[in-house]
Amino acid sequence: MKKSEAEKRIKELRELINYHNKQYYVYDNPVISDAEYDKLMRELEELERKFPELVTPDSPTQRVGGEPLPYFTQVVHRVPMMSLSNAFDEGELRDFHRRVTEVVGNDVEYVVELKIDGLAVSITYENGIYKTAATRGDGEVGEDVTQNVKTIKSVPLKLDFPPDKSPAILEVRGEVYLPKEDFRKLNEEREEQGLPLFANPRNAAAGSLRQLDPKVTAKRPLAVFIYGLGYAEGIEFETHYEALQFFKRIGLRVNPHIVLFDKFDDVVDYCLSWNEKRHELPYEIDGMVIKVNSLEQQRLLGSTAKSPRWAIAYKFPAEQKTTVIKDIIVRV
Ligand SMILES: CC(C)(C)c1nc(N2CCN(c3ncccn3)CC2)c2cc(C(N)=O)c(N)nc2n1
Repeated sequence: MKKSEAEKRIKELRELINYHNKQYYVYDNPVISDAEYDKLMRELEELERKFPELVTPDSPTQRVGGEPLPYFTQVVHRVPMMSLSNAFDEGELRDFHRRVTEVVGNDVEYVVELKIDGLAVSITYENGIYKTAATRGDGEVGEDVTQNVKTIKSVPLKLDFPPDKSPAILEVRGEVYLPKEDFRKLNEEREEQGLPLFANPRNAAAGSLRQLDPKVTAKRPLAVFIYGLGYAEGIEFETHYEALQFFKRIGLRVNPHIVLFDKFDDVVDYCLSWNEKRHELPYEIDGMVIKVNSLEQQRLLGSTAKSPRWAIAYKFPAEQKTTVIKDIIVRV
Protein backbone atom coordinates (compact mmCIF):
# COMPACT_ATOMS: atom_id res chain seq x y z
CA MET A 1 0.00 0.00 0.00
CA LYS A 2 1.31 3.49 -0.90
CA LYS A 3 1.85 6.02 1.91
CA SER A 4 -0.91 8.33 0.63
CA GLU A 5 -3.41 5.43 0.65
CA ALA A 6 -2.24 4.45 4.15
CA GLU A 7 -2.71 8.04 5.31
CA LYS A 8 -6.28 8.06 4.01
CA ARG A 9 -7.15 4.67 5.54
CA ILE A 10 -5.55 5.61 8.89
CA LYS A 11 -7.67 8.78 9.04
CA GLU A 12 -10.80 6.75 8.23
CA LEU A 13 -9.98 4.11 10.88
CA ARG A 14 -9.35 6.71 13.59
CA GLU A 15 -12.68 8.43 12.91
CA LEU A 16 -14.47 5.08 12.90
CA ILE A 17 -12.83 3.93 16.15
CA ASN A 18 -13.52 7.27 17.88
CA TYR A 19 -17.15 7.04 16.75
CA HIS A 20 -17.52 3.49 18.13
CA ASN A 21 -15.81 4.52 21.41
CA LYS A 22 -18.36 7.29 21.80
CA GLN A 23 -21.27 4.95 21.05
CA TYR A 24 -19.96 2.37 23.55
CA TYR A 25 -18.75 4.57 26.44
CA VAL A 26 -20.79 7.74 26.18
CA TYR A 27 -24.13 6.50 24.86
CA ASP A 28 -23.79 2.93 26.18
CA ASN A 29 -25.07 1.85 22.77
CA PRO A 30 -22.43 -0.06 20.75
CA VAL A 31 -23.44 -0.54 17.09
CA ILE A 32 -20.74 -3.12 16.22
CA SER A 33 -19.52 -6.22 18.04
CA ASP A 34 -16.34 -6.26 20.14
CA ALA A 35 -14.79 -8.56 17.51
CA GLU A 36 -15.47 -6.07 14.72
CA TYR A 37 -14.12 -3.24 16.91
CA ASP A 38 -10.94 -5.21 17.66
CA LYS A 39 -10.52 -5.85 13.92
CA LEU A 40 -10.53 -2.08 13.24
CA MET A 41 -7.96 -1.54 15.99
CA ARG A 42 -5.71 -4.31 14.64
CA GLU A 43 -5.87 -2.85 11.14
CA LEU A 44 -4.90 0.61 12.51
CA GLU A 45 -2.06 -0.85 14.61
CA GLU A 46 -0.79 -2.74 11.55
CA LEU A 47 -0.82 0.39 9.36
CA GLU A 48 0.91 2.48 12.06
CA ARG A 49 3.57 -0.23 12.37
CA LYS A 50 4.20 -0.04 8.62
CA PHE A 51 4.15 3.78 8.61
CA PRO A 52 5.38 4.88 12.10
CA GLU A 53 5.79 8.45 10.85
CA LEU A 54 1.97 8.59 10.59
CA VAL A 55 1.41 7.91 14.32
CA THR A 56 -0.10 10.89 16.24
CA PRO A 57 -0.49 11.22 20.06
CA ASP A 58 -4.31 11.26 19.79
CA SER A 59 -4.43 8.00 17.83
CA PRO A 60 -6.59 5.38 19.59
CA THR A 61 -3.52 3.12 19.57
CA GLN A 62 -1.57 5.51 21.82
CA ARG A 63 -3.43 4.85 25.07
CA VAL A 64 -0.81 2.90 26.96
CA GLY A 65 1.85 5.50 27.58
CA GLY A 66 5.57 5.39 27.73
CA GLU A 67 8.06 4.40 30.37
CA PRO A 68 7.34 4.39 34.13
CA LEU A 69 7.81 7.83 35.72
CA PRO A 70 10.42 8.29 38.52
CA TYR A 71 7.87 10.45 40.38
CA PHE A 72 4.72 12.52 39.74
CA THR A 73 5.21 16.19 38.88
CA GLN A 74 2.92 18.69 40.55
CA VAL A 75 0.25 20.66 38.71
CA VAL A 76 -1.32 23.91 39.93
CA HIS A 77 -5.03 23.94 39.04
CA ARG A 78 -5.92 27.10 37.04
CA VAL A 79 -9.32 26.95 38.76
CA PRO A 80 -9.15 25.41 42.26
CA MET A 81 -10.97 22.10 42.73
CA MET A 82 -13.09 22.99 45.75
CA SER A 83 -14.47 20.75 48.47
CA LEU A 84 -18.12 19.96 49.08
CA SER A 85 -19.93 20.72 52.32
CA ASN A 86 -22.09 17.85 53.57
CA ALA A 87 -25.74 17.40 54.55
CA PHE A 88 -26.41 14.26 56.58
CA ASP A 89 -30.19 14.35 56.69
CA GLU A 90 -33.26 15.91 55.10
CA GLY A 91 -33.26 18.82 57.56
CA GLU A 92 -29.73 19.83 56.62
CA LEU A 93 -30.67 19.53 52.95
CA ARG A 94 -33.58 21.92 53.48
CA ASP A 95 -31.30 24.30 55.41
CA PHE A 96 -29.09 24.42 52.29
CA HIS A 97 -32.12 25.26 50.13
CA ARG A 98 -33.21 28.00 52.55
CA ARG A 99 -29.74 29.60 52.50
CA VAL A 100 -29.80 29.51 48.69
CA THR A 101 -33.26 31.10 48.37
CA GLU A 102 -32.30 33.83 50.87
CA VAL A 103 -29.71 34.97 48.31
CA VAL A 104 -31.23 34.22 44.89
CA GLY A 105 -34.96 34.06 45.64
CA ASN A 106 -37.38 31.19 45.01
CA ASP A 107 -36.87 30.92 41.25
CA VAL A 108 -34.04 28.36 41.45
CA GLU A 109 -33.41 25.06 39.65
CA TYR A 110 -31.12 22.32 40.95
CA VAL A 111 -29.10 19.64 39.15
CA VAL A 112 -28.86 16.45 41.22
CA GLU A 113 -26.05 13.96 40.56
CA LEU A 114 -24.97 10.64 42.07
CA LYS A 115 -21.84 11.14 44.17
CA ILE A 116 -19.51 8.58 42.58
CA ASP A 117 -17.17 7.08 45.17
CA GLY A 118 -13.86 7.36 43.35
CA LEU A 119 -11.26 10.07 43.09
CA ALA A 120 -11.58 13.45 41.41
CA VAL A 121 -9.44 14.33 38.40
CA SER A 122 -9.09 17.30 36.10
CA ILE A 123 -8.62 16.65 32.34
CA THR A 124 -7.54 19.36 29.90
CA TYR A 125 -8.14 19.27 26.15
CA GLU A 126 -6.40 21.70 23.80
CA ASN A 127 -8.22 22.23 20.49
CA GLY A 128 -10.15 19.10 21.31
CA ILE A 129 -7.07 16.91 21.79
CA TYR A 130 -6.37 15.17 25.11
CA LYS A 131 -3.46 17.06 26.71
CA THR A 132 -3.07 16.65 30.49
CA ALA A 133 -4.76 15.15 33.53
CA ALA A 134 -4.17 15.74 37.22
CA THR A 135 -5.49 14.48 40.52
CA ARG A 136 -7.41 16.91 42.73
CA GLY A 137 -4.65 16.83 45.36
CA ASP A 138 -5.41 19.49 47.99
CA GLY A 139 -7.65 21.37 45.56
CA GLU A 140 -4.92 23.86 44.60
CA VAL A 141 -2.10 21.52 43.58
CA GLY A 142 -2.49 17.99 42.24
CA GLU A 143 -0.27 15.32 40.67
CA ASP A 144 0.24 15.01 36.93
CA VAL A 145 -1.35 11.65 35.98
CA THR A 146 -1.62 12.38 32.23
CA GLN A 147 -0.22 9.02 31.10
CA ASN A 148 -2.39 7.05 33.51
CA VAL A 149 -5.71 8.78 32.75
CA LYS A 150 -4.93 8.28 29.05
CA THR A 151 -5.26 4.50 29.60
CA ILE A 152 -8.91 4.88 30.68
CA LYS A 153 -11.01 3.77 27.69
CA SER A 154 -13.95 6.04 28.57
CA VAL A 155 -11.67 9.09 28.37
CA PRO A 156 -11.78 10.33 24.74
CA LEU A 157 -8.43 11.32 23.18
CA LYS A 158 -10.21 13.59 20.70
CA LEU A 159 -13.43 15.58 21.26
CA ASP A 160 -16.16 15.91 18.60
CA PHE A 161 -16.70 19.68 18.62
CA PRO A 162 -19.63 21.04 16.58
CA PRO A 163 -18.50 23.72 14.10
CA ASP A 164 -19.94 26.63 16.13
CA LYS A 165 -18.46 25.60 19.50
CA SER A 166 -14.81 24.58 19.56
CA PRO A 167 -13.02 25.93 22.65
CA ALA A 168 -9.23 26.26 22.38
CA ILE A 169 -8.93 25.07 25.97
CA LEU A 170 -11.52 22.94 27.76
CA GLU A 171 -10.72 21.65 31.24
CA VAL A 172 -13.29 19.30 32.77
CA ARG A 173 -13.53 17.60 36.15
CA GLY A 174 -14.69 14.09 36.76
CA GLU A 175 -14.54 11.14 39.11
CA VAL A 176 -12.39 8.13 38.22
CA TYR A 177 -13.75 4.92 39.71
CA LEU A 178 -13.41 1.13 39.61
CA PRO A 179 -16.70 -0.73 39.00
CA LYS A 180 -17.75 -3.11 41.81
CA GLU A 181 -17.31 -6.29 39.77
CA ASP A 182 -13.80 -5.29 38.60
CA PHE A 183 -12.90 -4.42 42.19
CA ARG A 184 -14.01 -7.89 43.33
CA LYS A 185 -11.95 -9.59 40.58
CA LEU A 186 -8.88 -7.43 41.31
CA ASN A 187 -8.95 -8.37 45.00
CA GLU A 188 -9.46 -12.03 44.04
CA GLU A 189 -6.29 -11.90 41.92
CA ARG A 190 -4.38 -10.11 44.68
CA GLU A 191 -5.44 -12.72 47.20
CA GLU A 192 -4.15 -15.48 44.89
CA GLN A 193 -0.86 -13.58 44.54
CA GLY A 194 -0.60 -13.06 48.28
CA LEU A 195 -0.80 -9.28 47.81
CA PRO A 196 -2.59 -6.95 50.28
CA LEU A 197 -6.24 -6.41 49.33
CA PHE A 198 -7.82 -3.03 48.57
CA ALA A 199 -10.31 -1.98 51.27
CA ASN A 200 -12.86 -0.58 48.82
CA PRO A 201 -13.23 0.45 45.14
CA ARG A 202 -12.21 4.04 45.91
CA ASN A 203 -8.85 2.94 47.34
CA ALA A 204 -8.39 0.55 44.41
CA ALA A 205 -9.06 3.37 41.93
CA ALA A 206 -6.68 5.72 43.76
CA GLY A 207 -4.00 3.02 43.96
CA SER A 208 -4.44 2.24 40.25
CA LEU A 209 -4.31 5.85 39.15
CA ARG A 210 -1.28 6.74 41.24
CA GLN A 211 0.88 4.03 39.67
CA LEU A 212 4.19 5.34 38.30
CA ASP A 213 4.02 2.71 35.54
CA PRO A 214 1.14 3.39 33.08
CA LYS A 215 1.25 -0.26 31.98
CA VAL A 216 -0.01 -1.25 35.43
CA THR A 217 -2.80 1.35 35.30
CA ALA A 218 -3.73 0.11 31.82
CA LYS A 219 -4.48 -3.32 33.30
CA ARG A 220 -7.02 -1.84 35.75
CA PRO A 221 -10.48 -1.34 34.14
CA LEU A 222 -10.93 2.21 35.47
CA ALA A 223 -13.81 4.39 34.27
CA VAL A 224 -14.75 8.04 34.58
CA PHE A 225 -17.88 10.22 34.88
CA ILE A 226 -17.38 13.89 34.00
CA TYR A 227 -19.26 16.17 36.41
CA GLY A 228 -18.09 19.74 35.94
CA LEU A 229 -16.26 22.44 34.07
CA GLY A 230 -12.85 23.72 35.13
CA TYR A 231 -11.00 26.35 33.12
CA ALA A 232 -12.17 27.11 29.55
CA GLU A 233 -11.23 29.47 26.72
CA GLY A 234 -13.62 30.07 23.86
CA ILE A 235 -16.84 28.80 25.32
CA GLU A 236 -19.43 29.95 27.90
CA PHE A 237 -22.49 28.33 29.45
CA GLU A 238 -25.60 29.77 31.12
CA THR A 239 -26.30 26.73 33.26
CA HIS A 240 -24.57 23.65 34.67
CA TYR A 241 -27.08 21.35 32.93
CA GLU A 242 -26.25 22.93 29.56
CA ALA A 243 -22.55 22.27 30.19
CA LEU A 244 -23.23 18.60 31.00
CA GLN A 245 -25.28 18.21 27.79
CA PHE A 246 -22.43 19.77 25.79
CA PHE A 247 -19.95 17.37 27.43
CA LYS A 248 -22.06 14.37 26.35
CA ARG A 249 -22.46 15.73 22.83
CA ILE A 250 -18.68 16.08 22.31
CA GLY A 251 -17.90 12.58 23.59
CA LEU A 252 -17.29 12.95 27.33
CA ARG A 253 -18.89 10.30 29.57
CA VAL A 254 -21.53 11.81 31.88
CA ASN A 255 -23.55 9.83 34.44
CA PRO A 256 -27.01 8.83 33.10
CA HIS A 257 -28.87 9.50 36.39
CA ILE A 258 -28.40 13.30 36.49
CA VAL A 259 -31.75 15.12 36.82
CA LEU A 260 -32.79 18.79 36.71
CA PHE A 261 -35.44 19.84 39.28
CA ASP A 262 -37.28 23.09 39.99
CA LYS A 263 -39.02 21.88 43.20
CA PHE A 264 -36.88 21.16 46.25
CA ASP A 265 -39.31 18.53 47.55
CA ASP A 266 -38.50 16.53 44.41
CA VAL A 267 -34.76 17.02 45.03
CA VAL A 268 -35.21 15.54 48.54
CA ASP A 269 -37.30 12.59 47.29
CA TYR A 270 -34.77 11.83 44.56
CA CYS A 271 -31.85 11.88 47.02
CA LEU A 272 -33.61 9.63 49.55
CA SER A 273 -34.68 7.20 46.80
CA TRP A 274 -31.07 6.42 45.89
CA ASN A 275 -30.12 5.16 49.35
CA GLU A 276 -31.73 1.82 48.43
CA LYS A 277 -31.41 1.89 44.61
CA ARG A 278 -27.63 2.36 44.79
CA HIS A 279 -27.07 -1.30 45.66
CA GLU A 280 -28.15 -2.20 42.11
CA LEU A 281 -25.59 0.15 40.52
CA PRO A 282 -22.43 -1.39 39.00
CA TYR A 283 -20.32 1.20 40.87
CA GLU A 284 -20.29 2.61 44.41
CA ILE A 285 -21.78 5.97 45.33
CA ASP A 286 -21.57 7.54 48.81
CA GLY A 287 -24.28 10.15 48.39
CA MET A 288 -25.74 12.69 46.02
CA VAL A 289 -24.47 16.12 44.88
CA ILE A 290 -27.02 18.94 44.58
CA LYS A 291 -26.00 22.02 42.54
CA VAL A 292 -27.71 25.30 41.71
CA ASN A 293 -28.18 25.11 37.94
CA SER A 294 -27.84 28.78 36.93
CA LEU A 295 -24.20 29.89 36.66
CA GLU A 296 -25.29 33.48 37.35
CA GLN A 297 -26.90 32.35 40.62
CA GLN A 298 -23.76 30.33 41.42
CA ARG A 299 -21.75 33.55 41.04
CA LEU A 300 -24.20 35.42 43.33
CA LEU A 301 -23.87 32.69 45.96
CA GLY A 302 -20.07 32.46 45.70
CA SER A 303 -17.91 30.22 47.85
CA THR A 304 -16.38 29.98 51.31
CA ALA A 305 -12.59 29.44 51.47
CA LYS A 306 -13.17 25.70 51.01
CA SER A 307 -16.44 25.01 49.25
CA PRO A 308 -19.11 26.59 47.03
CA ARG A 309 -22.32 27.89 48.64
CA TRP A 310 -24.22 26.73 45.55
CA ALA A 311 -23.61 23.01 46.01
CA ILE A 312 -23.89 20.42 48.75
CA ALA A 313 -23.27 16.70 49.14
CA TYR A 314 -26.07 14.66 50.67
CA LYS A 315 -24.35 11.71 52.40
CA PHE A 316 -26.25 8.42 52.80
CA PRO A 317 -26.46 7.12 56.39
CA ALA A 318 -23.39 4.96 57.12
CA GLU A 319 -24.24 1.30 56.61
CA GLN A 320 -23.86 -1.17 59.45
CA LYS A 321 -20.85 -3.05 58.12
CA THR A 322 -21.88 -6.50 59.28
CA THR A 323 -18.89 -8.76 58.95
CA VAL A 324 -20.19 -12.13 57.91
CA ILE A 325 -18.51 -14.67 60.14
CA LYS A 326 -18.24 -17.96 58.24
CA ASP A 327 -21.14 -20.18 59.38
CA ILE A 328 -19.83 -22.34 62.15
CA ILE A 329 -21.49 -25.71 62.03
CA VAL A 330 -21.09 -27.44 65.33
CA ARG A 331 -21.77 -31.15 65.00
CA VAL A 332 -22.58 -32.69 68.31
C1 LIG B 1 -17.70 21.24 41.41
C2 LIG B 1 -18.14 20.80 42.78
C3 LIG B 1 -17.22 21.44 43.84
C4 LIG B 1 -19.56 21.26 43.04
C5 LIG B 1 -18.07 19.31 42.87
N1 LIG B 1 -17.10 18.76 43.62
C6 LIG B 1 -16.99 17.41 43.71
N2 LIG B 1 -15.98 16.94 44.50
C7 LIG B 1 -15.39 17.93 45.41
C8 LIG B 1 -14.83 17.31 46.60
N3 LIG B 1 -13.94 16.24 46.29
C9 LIG B 1 -13.01 15.91 47.25
N4 LIG B 1 -12.24 14.81 47.02
C10 LIG B 1 -11.32 14.47 47.95
C11 LIG B 1 -11.18 15.21 49.12
C12 LIG B 1 -12.00 16.31 49.30
N5 LIG B 1 -12.93 16.65 48.36
C13 LIG B 1 -14.28 15.31 45.23
C14 LIG B 1 -15.06 15.90 44.11
C15 LIG B 1 -17.91 16.56 43.02
C16 LIG B 1 -17.89 15.16 43.06
C17 LIG B 1 -18.86 14.44 42.35
C18 LIG B 1 -18.84 12.96 42.40
N6 LIG B 1 -17.97 12.36 43.19
O1 LIG B 1 -19.62 12.30 41.70
C19 LIG B 1 -19.85 15.15 41.59
N7 LIG B 1 -20.81 14.49 40.89
N8 LIG B 1 -19.84 16.51 41.57
C20 LIG B 1 -18.92 17.21 42.25
N9 LIG B 1 -18.97 18.57 42.18
